[in-house]
Amino acid sequence: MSEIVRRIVRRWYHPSLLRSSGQYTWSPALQLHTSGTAMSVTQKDFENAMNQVKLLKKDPGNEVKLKLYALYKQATEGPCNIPKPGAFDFVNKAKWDAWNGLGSLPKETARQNYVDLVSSLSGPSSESSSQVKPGADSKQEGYENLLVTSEDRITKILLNRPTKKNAITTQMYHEIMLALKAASQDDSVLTVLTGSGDYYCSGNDLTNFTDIPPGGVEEKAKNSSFLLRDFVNCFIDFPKPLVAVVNGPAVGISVTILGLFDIVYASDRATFHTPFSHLGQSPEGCSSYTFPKIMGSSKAAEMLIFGKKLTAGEACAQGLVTQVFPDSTFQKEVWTRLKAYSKLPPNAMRISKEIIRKNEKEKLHAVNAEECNVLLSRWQSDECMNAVVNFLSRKAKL
Ligand SMILES: CCCCCCCCCC/C=C/CC(=O)SCCNC(=O)CCNC(=O)[C@H](O)C(C)(C)COP(=O)(O)OP(=O)(O)OC[C@H]1O[C@@H](n2cnc3c(N)ncnc32)[C@H](O)[C@@H]1OP(=O)(O)O
Repeated sequence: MSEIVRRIVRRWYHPSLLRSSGQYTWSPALQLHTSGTAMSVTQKDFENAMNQVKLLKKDPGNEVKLKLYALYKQATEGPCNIPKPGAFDFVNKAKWDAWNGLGSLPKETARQNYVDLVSSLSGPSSESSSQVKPGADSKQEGYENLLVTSEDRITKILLNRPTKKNAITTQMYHEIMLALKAASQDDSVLTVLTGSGDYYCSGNDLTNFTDIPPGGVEEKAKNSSFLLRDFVNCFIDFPKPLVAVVNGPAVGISVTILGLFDIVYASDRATFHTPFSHLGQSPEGCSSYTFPKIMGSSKAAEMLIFGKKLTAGEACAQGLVTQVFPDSTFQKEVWTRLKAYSKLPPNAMRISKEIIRKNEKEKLHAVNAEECNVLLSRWQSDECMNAVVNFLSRKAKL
C-alpha cells in the first residue's frame, strides 16, 4: 500500500488522531467554507476571499499564513477555544498563539480583516486575470490548469492537464468557476469548454479525496458538497450559449454537466462514462434529472446506475450529443461551424437561451442541492472509500 493510501485510510478512520497529531501543514483547504457560519452581508465576500487564497500565485509566508489562519478561525468559531499545545508542538503552538492573540475580536470584524488581508495579497493582477481583454486572440493569465483564450467572439476554456487526462482538481473547480464568470461578462458571444490531449476529461481528480483538512473527512465532505453545488450552479446559470467540444473520452462530472450545455459536439473517439456505482457514489451535475429527460429513464438508468459507457454515436442517438464528427476533421469542422455561429446577433442568442432554460432553472437548482446532499453521505461511505483507495493504489481503473 502506498503512503498516500495509508494516509487516507488513517484519516478516514481516525480523523481525531490526525487532529491531535500536530501535523498541520499549510493548506488552502483550511480556508474552505465551513457550515454553520452565521450569514451576514459580508459572508459572500468572505467566501470569495477564501477562494482567492487558493489562487495566490506566491506563497505569502508563514507570518501571513498564521494571520489568515487566526482570522479564519475567529471569523468562523469565535475566540480561541482549544487547549494550548505543548511548548515543543511548534506548529500548533504558533497557530494557537495567533488565534488566541485575537482575544475577543468579534466574528464580523475578523471576517472583514480576513477579506482585507486577502485583497491586499491578491493585488490588482488576480482580479484582472479573470477579465477577458476585448479584441482578438487574447489569452488570459492566472489559471494554473486552464488555458482561457478569446478569439472571434468565442471564449474557449481549455482543460489543460493532459498528463492526468484533465482530471479536475479542487483548484480547477475554482478556476473553471472563475473562467465562466469572466466569460459571462466579457465581449464574447459563445463559450466553449474543451480538453487538451487525448481526453476531454477523466472527471473528478480522485486525489481530491486525500487532501483531508484538520476537521477530518466530514469537514472535507461538507466543503466538497458546497464546492460541487457552486460549481454546478455556474453551469445552470450561465447566460450565453455554452458549447462542449468533446475531443476524447469523458468521465464522471464532465459527462453529467453536459445536460446543462446548449450544444455538445463530439469526436467519434469520444466515449461517455459515469461509473458512479463503481465508485460508491451517486449522480451529480443535475444528471438525475436531465438524463432521464434527455434519453428516457431506462437508458439514463443504464448509464447512471450500471455505469454503461456510451460511444459518441450512442450518445448522439440518445440526445446527449448534438453531432459526432470524424476525429481526423473534428477540430476543423467544429471550429468553422462555431465561428459562423458566433457572427449571429448576440442578444438574440442570449434571449433565446434564456427563454429555453428559464422554466427549468428553479428545478435544476433544487436537483443540484439534493444531489450534493446525497453525495455528502456517499463520500463518507465505505463503498466510496474502498473504490478511491483501490484507484489510488492502482488496483482499479475504470
Ligand atoms: C471526502 C470527500 C471528497 C470529495 C471531493 C469531490 C469533489 C467534487 C466531486 C464531483 C464528483 C464527480 C464524480 C466523478 O467525476 S466520478 C469519475 C472519477 N473519475 C474516474 O474514476 C477516472 C479514474 N481514472 C481512470 O480510470 C483512468 O485513469 C482512465 C481515465 C480510464 C485513463 O486510463 P489510462 O490507462 O488511459 O491512463 P492512466 O490511468 O495511466 O492515467 C494517466 C494519469 O492520469 C491520472 N488520472 C487519470 N484520471 C484521473 C482521475 N480521475 N483522478 C486522479 N488521477 C487521474 C492517472 O492516475 C495517471 O497518473 P500517473 O501517470 O501519475 O499514474
